[in-house]
Amino acid sequence: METGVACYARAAFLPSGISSQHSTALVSLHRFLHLSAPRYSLKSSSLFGESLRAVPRSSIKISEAKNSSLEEFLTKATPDKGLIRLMICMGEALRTISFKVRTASCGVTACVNSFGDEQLAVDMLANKLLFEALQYYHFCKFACSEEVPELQDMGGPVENGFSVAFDPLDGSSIVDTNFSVGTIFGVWPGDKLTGITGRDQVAAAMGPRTTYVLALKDFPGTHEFLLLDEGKWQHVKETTDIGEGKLFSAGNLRATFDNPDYDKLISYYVRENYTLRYTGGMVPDVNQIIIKEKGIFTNVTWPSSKAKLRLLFEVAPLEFLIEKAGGYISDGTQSVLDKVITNLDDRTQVGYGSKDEIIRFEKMLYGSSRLEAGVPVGAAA
Ligand SMILES: O=C(COP(=O)(O)O)[C@@H](O)[C@H](O)[C@H](O)[C@H](O)COP(=O)(O)O
Repeated sequence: METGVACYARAAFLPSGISSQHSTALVSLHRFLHLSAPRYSLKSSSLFGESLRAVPRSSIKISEAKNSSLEEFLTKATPDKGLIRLMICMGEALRTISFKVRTASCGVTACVNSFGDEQLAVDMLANKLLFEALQYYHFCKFACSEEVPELQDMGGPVENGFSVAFDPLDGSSIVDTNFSVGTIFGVWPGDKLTGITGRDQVAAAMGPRTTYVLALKDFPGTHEFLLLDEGKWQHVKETTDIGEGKLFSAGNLRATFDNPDYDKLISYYVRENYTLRYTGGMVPDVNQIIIKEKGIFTNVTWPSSKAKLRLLFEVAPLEFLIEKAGGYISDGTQSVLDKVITNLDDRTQVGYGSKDEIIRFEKMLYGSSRLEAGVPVGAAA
């Protein structure tokens, strides 16, 4: 009888009709995941206040990453075998979710795909696949999902293990319109998903449709992997700097009705001829900042239009990716990475973008910016 990934792949990952190359790739993955016992040691010490734009501590130069496979990249980027296994395992789940999203049929109330004997809405299917992947992985202590915001014991160890928070399919309400959607996840060492900050993450990623965008604490840059036809993830881009450019993506615009400062900020973008690029899905809207290497995403709140974005499941992993890409994040007064996540369901307002854009965001909303270096702030065309 098949066990482990090979079995999981055939039972859950591989839809009928998918090529045997996928199957072969998964068998290789099975071998890879069982190469050697983990020899890693992670302390869950807080990195409060330190920048995530870390100096490389690995053997790979950033320029060597291009065109490498996910496995090659991770093996060179970190000595942490447990983390490598986790990122590969999640990559497998993302690949399956990508397929399920592409083949979902959308009715009036939900986008549905078949899974075994069940018919599941595609966001619940993604949720199930991710929990199964983490259970299979064996080194996940707790997992928690935006869909079911309660800690689930995955059976892994506390010492040398990880805990993972994820939004299985951010933007599930725009699947039917064929906009880009994607999984978001953050990885913390040990067994805590509260009493921690975004800065304590050891890795984070998002998976918009056909790409897997990830960053590791001890390796510079945010890295984009493309899903090839044969089912492999191939490195295609690294981002280490987010520069200035007139591109904005404005969420929760309804708050401009009674938040005059947010209204002024949006008017500034319009008056200054910024290009609006907004889908209403935070994954593509933040991903474009990493890929275009410029711009700003805002989701500002007000008592009458309260915070919707969840710190643990979506904001913290995306801010990790943005800071590793050379960008900045703010809740208006501080880096959201420094906010202690007290409850699984904590929510926040947020701005992600280049340094000058975040200075402007903070100044226009609260009158001053902690990042200001005393020079005029102006976005280049
Ligand atoms: O939470 C999100 C999507 O939720 P769901 O569609 O239920 O999976 C985020 O992607 C945000 O909804 C989105 O980025 C945006 O900030 C929401 O603002 P708005 O467009 O003003 O509703």
